[in-house]
Amino acid sequence: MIIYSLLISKNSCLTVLNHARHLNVKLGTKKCILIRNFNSMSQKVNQSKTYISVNVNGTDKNGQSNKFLGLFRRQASNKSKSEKSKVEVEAKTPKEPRFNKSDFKRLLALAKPEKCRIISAICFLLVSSTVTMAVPFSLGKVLDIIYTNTEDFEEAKSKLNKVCGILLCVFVLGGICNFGRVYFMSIAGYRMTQALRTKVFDSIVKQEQGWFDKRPTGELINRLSADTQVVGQALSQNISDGLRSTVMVFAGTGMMFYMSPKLALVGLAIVPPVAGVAVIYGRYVRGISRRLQDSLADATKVAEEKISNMRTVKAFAQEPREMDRYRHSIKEVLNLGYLESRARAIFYGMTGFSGHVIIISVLYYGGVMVSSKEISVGHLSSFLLYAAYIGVSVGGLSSFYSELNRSLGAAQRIWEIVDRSPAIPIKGGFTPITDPEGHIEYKGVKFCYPSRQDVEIFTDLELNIAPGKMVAVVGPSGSGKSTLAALLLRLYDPQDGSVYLDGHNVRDLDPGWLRKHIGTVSQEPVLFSSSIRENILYGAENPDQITEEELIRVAKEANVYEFVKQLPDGFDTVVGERGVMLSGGQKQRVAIARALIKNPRILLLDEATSALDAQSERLVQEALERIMQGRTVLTIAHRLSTIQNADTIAVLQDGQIIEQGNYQQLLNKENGAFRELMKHQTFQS
Ligand SMILES: Nc1ncnc2c1ncn2[C@@H]1O[C@H](COP(=O)(O)OP(=O)(O)OP(=O)(O)O)[C@@H](O)[C@H]1O
Repeated sequence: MIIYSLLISKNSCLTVLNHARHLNVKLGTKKCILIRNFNSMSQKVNQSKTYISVNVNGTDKNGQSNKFLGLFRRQASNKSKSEKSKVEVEAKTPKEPRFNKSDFKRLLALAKPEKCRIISAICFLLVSSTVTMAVPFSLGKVLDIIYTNTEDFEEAKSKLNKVCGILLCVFVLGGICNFGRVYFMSIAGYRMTQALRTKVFDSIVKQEQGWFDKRPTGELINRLSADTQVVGQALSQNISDGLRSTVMVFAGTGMMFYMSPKLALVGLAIVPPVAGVAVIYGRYVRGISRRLQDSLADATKVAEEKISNMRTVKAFAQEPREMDRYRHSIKEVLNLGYLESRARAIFYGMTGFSGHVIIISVLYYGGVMVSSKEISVGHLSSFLLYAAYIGVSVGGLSSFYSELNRSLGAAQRIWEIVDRSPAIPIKGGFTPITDPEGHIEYKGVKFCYPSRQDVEIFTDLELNIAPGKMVAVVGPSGSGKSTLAALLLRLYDPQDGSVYLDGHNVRDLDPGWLRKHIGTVSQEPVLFSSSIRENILYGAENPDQITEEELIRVAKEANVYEFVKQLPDGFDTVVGERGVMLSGGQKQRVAIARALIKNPRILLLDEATSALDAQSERLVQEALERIMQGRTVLTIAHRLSTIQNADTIAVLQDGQIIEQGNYQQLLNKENGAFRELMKHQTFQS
């Protein structure tokens, strides 16, 4: 993690922070504010100066920090030039996070809903530990019976029978309690992991599209599966074992002092140095654990991307290169694994050794005490067993401590996601009572993608689409045609200017309501790996209320029904991941049906550039033309017929709409941009 601090005047700070607003940073008004969004960012305001710290997590391989820093530096210095204030930039690497009480508390808070199960497990634990603790004491008693009744065999036997009988009953009770402890704790663990995963998944899904652009899928999957697993495991299995070890250490120590305070002091002299080493080790492991999880996320990212695009990998015969690439990316995980293993081995070796030192010391001094008749043989045997228990339990405690630290590292990565409030919410805002008419306006829109702040896609975009009309957007590749659709769907917010639907700024509208009324068919539609039925119903607000007749009607309109009818499983045919089992044209048509099922007022169509065969093309085109009737349509045109039929053609170039009109008007325009475009760009006929 790197922290960059800017020291600038208060006004410059406001400019910077205003810019930061576009980077999804929340602003506050207090004197000292911690801004939690956007990795993490904090500002401290005093009377004239303001410090802004930008914390960039991870290894910063992509130069992310430099990008932010450059941005802030530019913003701050632009402002400060006029104000003659100074901009100081300082970069420092903070120390690894210390054991943080609040992190630990938060971790424990996850266990709150499971408190009944955990309390039951603890009760079982206390009983089973008491039983275990009774063993050394009873053993001492048995030995003393044997040693003190050497002449009267019958009496010794009856006493032995009695003691062993009682012990057997107690051990049965201990076994039952151990079962209860493990069972309840394990169930609680699974439930906590599940709750945590749900929480992380909810937070991921709630984030705005810009956030996903910057985060590889593999990394998010890793946080969702591996990090949550580490935390869940630590909270259940490890806490259970840790508690057991703690109880054993305390009870064992108590028993040792009860039996012989002098011997107890001898045995426990080793504890303070071991505790000191444990603290140092804990910090080290926490740091490594975080780096290890980060590297694992990087490796998962590589694997996920390639596995999900295996067709391309194979088409280019890149399997060997991909194997090498993965091997390389996983190497860092192994290197960190070596470091962690070394630290773990040293620590475990040391705690194991300390356990044995306790036993040897007790054996030595105990032996002396037995010889001088200070204690009996049974007494010493019990004592030695207690010492051994403590030795084993200290080992258990060290494992608990190490796992707890590992989980704190993983938890920090999880909190980063859970704590982030999305820049664009998934619901909330104004919900008009009536369905929209479909009047769309882009006014003075200025936009760049959050992941590419240096490239302005729109500089000052104006576009007006009347209700029920069809506008075809044309322009060079990369001019921002698809971006227009993304802004209307409010997948991103413009930095300046606004998009309006029926006079309402889309920022004020409930995003759920807005998207409900917009149907989208993209260039390369993605289907989910479920049945055709589920894929079509995915577009419906209430899939359960869609009747079979309605589904068939929509399927017919989208030219899906013809091919679905011929499939053995009909609508229940599973299409494979991303619809891989369907042809390009069939996928397009299912996507059209999916858009149509919600009966949207507005349609966003991105025409496929990939050539379909003539028959497929005709079916797709037919379906599109049918569904456009009576709706406001914004189409990204790649076909000549679409352009010719559009009410308005808008030519997008250099971040603006530079020309508008119908086909004939634009063709008649001398030196017009559209005419120029028609000369250089091939539209499918
Ligand atoms: N999520 C994104 N993050 C960063 N940059 C993006 C993102 N999506 C698109 N861009 C960039 O924005 C620009 C406009 O992209 P867009 O897809 O809107 O262009 P387009 O006109 O639809 O192109 P085409 O006709 O080739 O589909 C391109 O330069 C592209 O590289």
